[in-house]
Amino acid sequence: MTRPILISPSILSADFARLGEEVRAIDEAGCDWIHIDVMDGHFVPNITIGPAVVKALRPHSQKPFDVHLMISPVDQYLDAFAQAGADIITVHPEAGPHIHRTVQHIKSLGVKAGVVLNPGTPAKMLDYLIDDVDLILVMSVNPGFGGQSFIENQLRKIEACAKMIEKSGRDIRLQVDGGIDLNTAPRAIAAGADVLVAGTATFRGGPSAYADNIRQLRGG
Ligand SMILES: O=C(CO)[C@@H](O)[C@H](O)COP(=O)(O)O
Ligand SMILES: [Co+2]
Repeated sequence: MTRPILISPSILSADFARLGEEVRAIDEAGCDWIHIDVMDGHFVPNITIGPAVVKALRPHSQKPFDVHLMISPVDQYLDAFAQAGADIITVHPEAGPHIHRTVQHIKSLGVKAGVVLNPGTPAKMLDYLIDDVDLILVMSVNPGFGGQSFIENQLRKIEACAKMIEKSGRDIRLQVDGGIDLNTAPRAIAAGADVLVAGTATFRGGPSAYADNIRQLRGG
């Protein structure tokens, strides 16, 4: 199935002192979703933002908030992020004891559920989750920081996930996150990704460059 390529800029690379304005700027520049990286200094070695900030950003855009949770334990925070305005909540299997239950919990909140595969986590992890997820996220860097280099062998995992999605016959988005730029984006798309997360490559050059950056990442 050929789908339009969606761009989900990671606001981790935005100017945190002007986060509302930055969200409005990428919205006006033509992004599709807004990727919000939530880090706790425990599951990953960095601390970013919580539900209060997601809630404060919500009035700045009507585009889907794609909330990538890198926190452990994760289950106790799902309701707060849904109430704050998340449209998609994506979780790491390593962030809680029962990933299947976590996915069901997210869906019960009326939010789309995503599962993230770290670079060392095999696609096979999805075998018994694929019937329930709305999104699969392949991490092409180890989670925790923006500006890292794309890990090449994750292209093979994107291909494997694309095959699993096709076989499932379900409407599942395949997202890639980490080191996406004008060199890696077309290769991730060729491997089967249809949602590109891009922090550094969206925000470089400041607000006047966002529209061009997004258009080029999309391949046009
Ligand atoms: O989840 C993460 C990092 O953990 C990402 O969303 C990064 O924020 C992407 O940044 P770039 O690699 O595009 O700079
Ligand atoms: Co992310």
